[in-house]
Amino acid sequence: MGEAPAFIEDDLQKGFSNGFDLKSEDATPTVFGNKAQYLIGGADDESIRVQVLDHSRGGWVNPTVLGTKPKPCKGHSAVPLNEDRILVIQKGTSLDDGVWFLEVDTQYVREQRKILGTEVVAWSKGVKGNAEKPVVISGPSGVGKGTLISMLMKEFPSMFGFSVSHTTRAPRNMEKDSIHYHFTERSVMEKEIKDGKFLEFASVHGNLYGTSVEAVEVVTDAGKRCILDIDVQGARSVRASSLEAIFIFVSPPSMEELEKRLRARGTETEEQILKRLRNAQAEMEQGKSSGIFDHILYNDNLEECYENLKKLLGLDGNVTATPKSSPYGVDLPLDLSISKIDQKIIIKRGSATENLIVLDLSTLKGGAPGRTRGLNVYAIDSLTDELNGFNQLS
Ligand SMILES: Nc1nc2c(ncn2[C@@H]2O[C@H](COP(=O)(O)OP(=O)(O)O)[C@@H](O)[C@H]2O)c(=O)[nH]1
Ligand SMILES: Nc1ncnc2c1ncn2[C@@H]1O[C@H](COP(=O)(O)OP(=O)(O)O)[C@@H](O)[C@H]1O
Repeated sequence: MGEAPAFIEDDLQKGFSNGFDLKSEDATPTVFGNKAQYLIGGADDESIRVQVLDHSRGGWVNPTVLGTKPKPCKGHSAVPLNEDRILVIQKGTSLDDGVWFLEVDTQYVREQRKILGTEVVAWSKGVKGNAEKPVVISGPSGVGKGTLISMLMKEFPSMFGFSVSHTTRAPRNMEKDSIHYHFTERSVMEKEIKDGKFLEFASVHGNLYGTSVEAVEVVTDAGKRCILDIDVQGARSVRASSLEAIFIFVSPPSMEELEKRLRARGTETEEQILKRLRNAQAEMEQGKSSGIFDHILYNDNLEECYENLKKLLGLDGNVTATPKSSPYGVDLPLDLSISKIDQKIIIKRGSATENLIVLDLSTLKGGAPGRTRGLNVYAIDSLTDELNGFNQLS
């Protein structure tokens, strides 16, 4: 598509036909952009479909749609945001399930466009509450990443959730499928990577490893802070994605100590140990100089290192588990209309001026794939003076 779209909303009327299988009896398709670029609407199978105007060919095309799609609904309203995503609010759906973002030109979408070689859009569900940023932990094999993560999960079980990666390497004795890794065939994983199911992936020590979009979604949906144990290449990919995270590199006190730990763990063959030690050298250089990492943790004394990790994550005081955001328990009206003032979206029932719902988007974090966190939702009795002058959108 090249240029970033400029959005102007233009709701189409019932009975609209665009030559594809979008229909508008149950959902109003919406065209965006002064060049009418994005069309979101109901399809024959009742699911929400997206089409993009291809200027070079002068027609609508079906893009690759990544992320979990919203469930079918009885119509929606859409608001363009920052020229890179479209807020989609589902009519007649519960507030917990009805706020979505269609990313059309975010960094993640641009990256995926390059990888997949097709037009790409990505759905991301709006999630209330302020779950903290995911934590990415990298470091050479044997440095103690797994040990530190286990300590954190044991002390704060309701706060953290582990992103279970996929890997083509064989399970170790104590490792369980779907808990430590999703152990998988290379051909299956390669197909899923092509289908855009992975947030990042890398070849590490001769095997393929990757974080699926779903692995992160599952943790976020449970209201927990996601921990990713991934290599430096993976950390670089996540840094380039729209998943805002804290990046921590764990360093050993020396290469000799690293070798001692790796051998003492006793999980690898001699050949694998040597390969991991060779790779450790490059990982250490990249970890310390690449600018990817926000923090470097030295794991000399384990207890001290763990205390430092907790400090970085703001867990060194009297910590109580972050409460899950309370469900709002409200259905979005079928006849909703939307207004926008600055970063706030005001949802009204028809032309009502009382009992309004406000979506504050100023605290949004992250984005596709999967979930956009930090949605602040609250009710107001009526529009106050400060809300005068907003733009009516739909
Ligand atoms: N890029 C990427 N790296 C991963 C992923 N999962 C694990 N890794 C990394 O792969 C490397 C090898 O992991 P593993 O086989 O469990 O061995 P260990 O590091 O010695 O415990 C480590 O650097 C992990 O951080 C993933 O999903 N993506
Ligand atoms: N600070 C430390 N001092 C000594 N041994 C450690 C320390 N941290 C971890 N270990 C041990 O080193 C080995 C490798 O740790 P592990 O957590 O499996 O590393 P990684 O996940 O980074 O590959 C394990 O046997 C672990 O018990």
